[in-house]
Amino acid sequence: MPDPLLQIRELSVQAAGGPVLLDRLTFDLAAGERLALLGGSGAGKSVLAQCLLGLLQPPLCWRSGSIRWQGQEMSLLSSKQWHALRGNGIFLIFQSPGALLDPLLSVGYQLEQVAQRAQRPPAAVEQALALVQLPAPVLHRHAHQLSGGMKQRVLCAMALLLRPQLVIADEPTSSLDDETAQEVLCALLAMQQATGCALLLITHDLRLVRQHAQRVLVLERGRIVEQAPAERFLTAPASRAGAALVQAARWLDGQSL
Ligand SMILES: Nc1ncnc2c1ncn2[C@@H]1O[C@H](COP(=O)(O)OP(=O)(O)OP(=O)(O)O)[C@@H](O)[C@H]1O
Repeated sequence: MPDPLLQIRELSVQAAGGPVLLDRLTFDLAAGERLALLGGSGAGKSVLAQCLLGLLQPPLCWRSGSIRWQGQEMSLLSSKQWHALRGNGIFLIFQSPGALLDPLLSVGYQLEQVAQRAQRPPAAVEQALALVQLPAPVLHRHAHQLSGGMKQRVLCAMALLLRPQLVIADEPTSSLDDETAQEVLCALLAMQQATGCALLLITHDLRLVRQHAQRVLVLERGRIVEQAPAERFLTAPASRAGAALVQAARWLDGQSL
């Protein structure tokens, strides 16, 4: 059996002198797997994402446990190795995609830079743009000339060029209307299918889980309270926190989940 892409064992994160925010988390993520990370507000989803990206800032600190990336212990990575891993191995798509785009450079220039770095042929930029359903004139625009949904899709195009092994999508559709959210989800799925990357989908939106996730992991106050195949979770959640999420989504969706 090959090593899982990510192997997390007894991972605990604490705010210095304060509470434990992630409490002995243990789970695996296989290459190409689509895992949804669920949990109410403050459950620890974003702290986990920061930890996986080596971006924990004081007062937060890694207290104990291990994270292995393709068998290699991440706590032993140098800052140069973390830097190389972010972007090349692990790519983050988050709620404010504008922050990853340089406001002074055109989208086309930024995508070309990424394509060059990843040694893709010149035509790859337009192919990536087409796959995420963005029209070619977007290449001449700057970040402030794009809607939130378009920026998310530009990030999906970037991931297509970089071909990371893992994409972490942190609430990618939370601030978008339904139609735009659907466009972003299609782009995300097209990118995932084209690259074969694993997807860690952090979300409150169970429609995303139904459409995109194979497995779910539910966090409550920093602890994993449920791990289940997505389909089983959506029909019969086993934990109290999971049941509350499904019930709230059913109520909002008029029972259509
Ligand atoms: N820099 C920090 N210092 C101290 N506590 C923090 C820090 N960042 C997050 N926390 C705490 O960690 C806990 C988990 O926060 P986190 O942002 O991971 O929650 P979340 O599950 O992503 O919630 P949401 O869905 O609302 O984004 C919260 O109690 C939060 O207050």
